[in-house]
Amino acid sequence: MGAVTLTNVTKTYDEGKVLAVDDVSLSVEPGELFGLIGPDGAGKSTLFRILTTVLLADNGTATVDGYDVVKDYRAIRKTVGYMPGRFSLYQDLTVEENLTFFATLFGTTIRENYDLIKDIYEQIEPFKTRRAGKLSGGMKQKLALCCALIHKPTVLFLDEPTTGVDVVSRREFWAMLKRLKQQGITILVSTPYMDEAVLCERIALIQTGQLLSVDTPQNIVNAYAGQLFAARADSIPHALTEIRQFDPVRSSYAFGDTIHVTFRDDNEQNQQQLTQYLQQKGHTNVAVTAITPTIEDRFIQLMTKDTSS
Ligand SMILES: Nc1ncnc2c1ncn2[C@@H]1O[C@H](COP(=O)(O)OP(=O)(O)OP(=O)(O)O)[C@@H](O)[C@H]1O
Repeated sequence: MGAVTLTNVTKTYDEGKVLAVDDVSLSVEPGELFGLIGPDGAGKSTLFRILTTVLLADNGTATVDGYDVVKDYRAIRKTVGYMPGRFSLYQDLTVEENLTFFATLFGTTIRENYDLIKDIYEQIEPFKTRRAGKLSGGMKQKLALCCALIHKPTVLFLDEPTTGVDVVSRREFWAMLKRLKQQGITILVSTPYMDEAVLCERIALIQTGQLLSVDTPQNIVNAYAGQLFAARADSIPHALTEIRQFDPVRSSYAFGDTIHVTFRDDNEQNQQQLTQYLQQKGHTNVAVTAITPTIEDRFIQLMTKDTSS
């Protein structure tokens, strides 16, 4: 059995008016670093709340470490670590007091499981007498992770741990997750950042409560249907409007400082025809190049269902 399983789980809010999780089934293997990837409102937090026994599903079953989220909620609460999306620490307590509080809650001490948090705690230790509310985003995130780990959980749920955190802290955070994984902890992490998806062993792409795809990041990219092109021109907004009116184009969207384009039929003329079309429309510095898709491209493809795959 997986370390975490969901079977046909559905959850609605507001007396059924909001469908937050729609018939989701999933299995996460023991020791896996698994990512739940999706935009705001996709249902990530709802799934995490169900799995950490904070919320009851309307339908379906779920287990963590073999325990049922309804029947065995007490056992699950003892065994999992949960870092909720919104900052969960006591703002008026110091770094050290927060950690001691969470340790006491689980009947343990900082000393007992210090090995597990050592790497992370050492970075915030110089500020141990500072109130949590006065820490930077990256420091808060490290402290919250220490608090979620202090009772040595077997499964760790991290709900958007890097949202609102600077790029350097984000990178450090993922390095920490890799080290925790080496200690055998199963880690489920949710993120809206596509660049973090590639750091997971497997990911689930989630949108409006439904899983669009569950696989390794590489397989998800490999499943991209058709050839993708990046178009460049001096005026991206105008070029995008025009590309959308070009009949052979199936899909087009702004992507950084380029426009990603797919065609209804993949053929050798597409690249040249689009270049000529944009030049005829008066665009300057036009370049159209074939590119390798990213996870975000595959996500957009699945969301817009612009192919039959
Ligand atoms: N307590 C609630 N009452 C009503 N609707 C809710 C509630 N909590 C979440 N929702 C709705 O359920 C859907 C899924 O929300 P959820 O928070 O699970 O998504 P998410 O992927 O975690 O996004 P976010 O990052 O915005 O939290 C959204 O449409 C959201 O507005």
